[in-house]
Amino acid sequence: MIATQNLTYEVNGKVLIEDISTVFNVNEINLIIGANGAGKSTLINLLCNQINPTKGSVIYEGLKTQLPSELSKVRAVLSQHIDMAFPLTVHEIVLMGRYPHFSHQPTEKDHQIVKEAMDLFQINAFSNRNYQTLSGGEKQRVHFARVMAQIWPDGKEQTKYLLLDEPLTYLDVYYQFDFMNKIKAIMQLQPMVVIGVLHDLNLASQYANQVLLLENGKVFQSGVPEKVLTKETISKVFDLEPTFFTDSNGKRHLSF
Ligand SMILES: Nc1ncnc2c1ncn2[C@@H]1O[C@H](COP(=O)(O)OP(=O)(O)OP(=O)(O)O)[C@@H](O)[C@H]1O
Repeated sequence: MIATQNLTYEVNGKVLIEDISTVFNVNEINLIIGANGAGKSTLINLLCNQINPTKGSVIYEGLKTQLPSELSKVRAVLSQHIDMAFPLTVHEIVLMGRYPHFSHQPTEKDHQIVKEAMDLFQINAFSNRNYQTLSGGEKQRVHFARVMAQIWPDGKEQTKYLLLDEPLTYLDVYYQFDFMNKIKAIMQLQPMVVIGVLHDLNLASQYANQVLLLENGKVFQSGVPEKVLTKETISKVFDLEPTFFTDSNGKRHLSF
């Protein structure tokens, strides 16, 4: 699991994250929601050590070492904006996910994992295309394949960590569900902590084991979707009045 203790981050006298103590469990999908500017990306950056807390700590439980070289074999981070300045092929970008695992040349196993990750996210047809020529959604699927190649299930007990900042932004509705379903399927093969930032409250309601609702850098509410995504919390944080209905499969939906 990943735990935070009194996590606080200030910049130029402004508190962006304030006193967050929480736990992100293994084999659970943890989704962070909140209005624009609430601090979601800042929290992800703290969780993956891209920035250091002003106070408090982030603890990866069950890791023998937090050396960056070791951490990168078990933890993958998908940031919100990824620019590629060079005309790399799709295959070259997915292979980047394997860089922490080999020293000079990729092994047969690395090539095999890259192929499987590309198959999984249906990007084999683009393998030799210049990444810069892909559409937004296609690029995003390339990055899914890259991060999953990095932490590909290996049958070992070591927990893997997947941190995603707004992974669904460029995807059409088919690929949004496809991605969430694939994450769930991969979690059956490997102990994994998944933490993601999402804006779609229906997807959060459907897929999250835990929702962390942020407001002004603080946890406004956390827990299972039914506890967090209520009329009261949503109208307070998003200033919108949702209505709820349950479909014939028992899934709870929100509309505005
Ligand atoms: N270096 C900085 N200096 C000052 N303010 C900053 C800095 N970095 C972030 N902020 C502010 O902190 C707040 C939180 O930013 P963050 O990117 O974490 O929000 P977010 O919840 O991810 O928002 P969004 O939904 O719009 O992506 C924002 O108001 C942002 O402008």
